[in-house]
Amino acid sequence: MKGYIVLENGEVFPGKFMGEPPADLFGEAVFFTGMTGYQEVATDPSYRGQIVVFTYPLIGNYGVHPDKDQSEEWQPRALIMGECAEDGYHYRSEETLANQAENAGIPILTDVDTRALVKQIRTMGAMGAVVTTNTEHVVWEDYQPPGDQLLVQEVSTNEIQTYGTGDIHIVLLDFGHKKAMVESLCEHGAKVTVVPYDTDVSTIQALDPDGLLLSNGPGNPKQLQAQLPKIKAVVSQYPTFAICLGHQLIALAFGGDTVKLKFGHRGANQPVIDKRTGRVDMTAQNHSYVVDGQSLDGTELEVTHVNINDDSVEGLAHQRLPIVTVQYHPEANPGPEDSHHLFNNIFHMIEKEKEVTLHA
Ligand SMILES: NC(=O)CC[C@H](N)C(=O)O
Repeated sequence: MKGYIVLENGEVFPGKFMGEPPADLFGEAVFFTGMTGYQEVATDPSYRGQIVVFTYPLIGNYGVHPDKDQSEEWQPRALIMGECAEDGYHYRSEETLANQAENAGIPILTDVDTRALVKQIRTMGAMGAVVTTNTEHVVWEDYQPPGDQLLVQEVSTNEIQTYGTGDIHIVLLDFGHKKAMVESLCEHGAKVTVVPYDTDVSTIQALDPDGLLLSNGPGNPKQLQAQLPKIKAVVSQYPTFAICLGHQLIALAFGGDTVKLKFGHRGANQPVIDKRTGRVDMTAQNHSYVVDGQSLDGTELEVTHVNINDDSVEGLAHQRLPIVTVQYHPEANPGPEDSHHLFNNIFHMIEKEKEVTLHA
């Protein structure tokens, strides 16, 4: 059935719905530039509420893999692509991207001129959009900009969950984590306890963690203003590693600021330099907001990593406390695994802390 994606600025891009056409669906239109990784994108909670446009023209062609889902749900409002392979290569199941989308109730709009659409978003900036069968009757009042919604509530775990059996205990504050984060920690010999994003300090203390991980998550970090004092208090007590939304929250908690990028970074080839070593990693990214480097003047946070394309802040370290953060995704899934080594940081920090306590 014929369908459209209509941008907030009035631009209309026709396409075809796979399966049943949905009722009008609103979201922020963003684009993902990776050549692979559609399944991980579809299940990454950071994409909650967004309409994701794939720049790679053929999506779904290598099928879906049961182990690759990053959460239990499909997260974006809709997926927009040039061509969707209806019968992708089958791994261990008969599932394809198209029938998973149908089961999840998430529409796929295909046959779209994604190049023209992405050029529009790049030029005008990320903006509201609707997928619809009827361009005449769009009621824009139904669109709630992403900055107005507390999306983290929808994706954070409701109950405390434990994974792995390792000797080092990491508590993961769940703002909408990707499963690959838990898997990466467990591979490094951790036991991981995932807790709701608003868990209070005494509950975290009672779990007796060796270290903390603050996860990725959807939306504007400033929506979590109310959590900042608690975040500051708890990360000041344990070695902490923070990724993406977690990184932004650490910056806000310690007196820095965040700003919105024009169209964000979403893809698998963002080059990031570690200023201390000169090492460059190709990184997986998915974010709209960044830490404003200038806002860190006078704080105890130092910029450790920078994006080579646009000089934006990609990593921070606290000058006094064992806290390190990155804006990008060392857990990959999708994307390159160059920066997987960053997971070692948290274990090194924990070891160092233990030595200090032992010799105190
Ligand atoms: N992947 C993430 O954690 C994204 C962080 C935040 N929602 C942003 O868009 O900037």
